[in-house]
Amino acid sequence: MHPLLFGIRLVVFDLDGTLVDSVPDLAAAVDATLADLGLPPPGAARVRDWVGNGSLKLMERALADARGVAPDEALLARAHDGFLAHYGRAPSARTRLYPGVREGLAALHGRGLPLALVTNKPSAFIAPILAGVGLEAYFGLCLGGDSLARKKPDPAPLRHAAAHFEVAPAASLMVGDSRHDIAAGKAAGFRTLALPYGYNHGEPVADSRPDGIVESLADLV
Ligand SMILES: O=C(O)COP(=O)(O)O
Ligand SMILES: [Mg+2]
Repeated sequence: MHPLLFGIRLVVFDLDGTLVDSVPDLAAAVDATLADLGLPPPGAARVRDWVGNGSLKLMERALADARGVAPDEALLARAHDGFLAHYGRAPSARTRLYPGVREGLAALHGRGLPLALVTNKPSAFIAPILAGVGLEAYFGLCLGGDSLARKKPDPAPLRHAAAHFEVAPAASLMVGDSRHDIAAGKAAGFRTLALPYGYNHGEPVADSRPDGIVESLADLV
């Protein structure tokens, strides 16, 4: 067992970039939305660096990049609606688990540890994606970016998860791929663990100084 797990009674996971590589489907929806608006599609390599602060921020970044200026509210709302419609049609068609995820989750779950999911993506997409990759059995609580008034890097969703399971923050671990996960974890008083393979705006997640880094969730157990 990884030393960071000693004394831990709740593990909270990020979704995009941590459990699943969702960029192929996110990028397809962003590209289709921009094409609808007569704008050039950015493609997966660019979209990858814009993921992490939820779907509205994703579309704001995509529009600003395509047009060279920040979008006004009406255009952003239109683009966001378009993205939600495109993404909702096939949220997990090309989304894949990272290596070691199933083994890691199954081992933690098998030990009776409560597991939660806290993502910044809209909550409506969580269940279809978990079902699409066969992870629907593991999480006792799932929160999306629109589940509470605040999202990561705010500690609110992590505090909510700890309270839900009646576990002290100091006995809880946040596992994620981005600076928003590590910042939320630290602010909530959780221990923090980072995966280096996900999306972090093109920067190493080690810069956020998590308590630990593992190459794969299989290394946790
Ligand atoms: O939708 C996003 O921006 C990222 O979601 P995540 O919090 O699961 O990484
Ligand atoms: Mg993430």
